[in-house]
Amino acid sequence: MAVSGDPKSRGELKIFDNSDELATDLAEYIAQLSEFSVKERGVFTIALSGGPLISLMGKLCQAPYSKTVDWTKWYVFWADERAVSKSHIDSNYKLAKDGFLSKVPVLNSHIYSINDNATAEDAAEEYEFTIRQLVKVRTIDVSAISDCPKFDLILLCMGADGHVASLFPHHPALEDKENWVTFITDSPVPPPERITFTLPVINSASNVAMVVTGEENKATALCLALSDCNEETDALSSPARMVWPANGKLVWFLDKAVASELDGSDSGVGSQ
Ligand SMILES: O=C1O[C@H](COP(=O)(O)O)[C@@H](O)[C@H](O)[C@H]1O
Repeated sequence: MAVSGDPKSRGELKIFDNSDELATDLAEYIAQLSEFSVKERGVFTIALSGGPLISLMGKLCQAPYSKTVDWTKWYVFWADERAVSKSHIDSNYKLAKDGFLSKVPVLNSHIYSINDNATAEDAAEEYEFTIRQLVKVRTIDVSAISDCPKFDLILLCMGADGHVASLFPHHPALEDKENWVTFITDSPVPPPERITFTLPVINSASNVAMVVTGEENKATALCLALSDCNEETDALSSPARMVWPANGKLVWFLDKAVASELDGSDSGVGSQ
């Protein structure tokens, strides 16, 4: 059973009994957005993350989606990457390639991985340049309220410290309003060097899905992410709370374990 609702206007909350139910709904959600975007614009632009996301997308590789999704219209990006080689165990590209992209017929020329042969700074600059070219020709849509790219879907996970993509609590990258893609060299979670979308890009997407499951202790960070700011909780303490698409839709895919500390999480806010 899943419950969904909008208790604090922080997007739609979907809470599932287990990760299998979550994965089933997530696959259907992505497939529907893909169908809608392909109908509307002829393409589907999707940005992936690391963490448990890729294994939770696994049902897309199976029937019916393996046949019904128009994979040739997909353009795949990364919301963040670690500055390691593509064959390294920490590579978000490797995670996605091994667990998802090698199992579906997305065109290789539509897979926009981040350069692993450059410094983090150069790779970030190069990735932003690539995205700018794709915005120019409108493969990636553009936001009507900023000049930012408007991805059809950005998929994010949340770390136990509330980080999303490679935007960490209190890190100056959280306040970057100039760049679309930036780099950090001091990640509190290894590896230290990373490339990441900035918040203006994340918050310009048509759809953002936050996929958070409780295999690590993320319940407290989730409460903070869904809470209002007050004197005890300064804005930069929870990057996940700063995810708020200005003109798009935010959906939280949660399991019961991670939602266990939310008010009313088991009182059923609008049962599905
Ligand atoms: O380091 C990263 O962490 C986040 C969250 O992942 P988790 O393993 O702590 O759940 C992930 O979304 C991001 O892409 C990744 O680079």
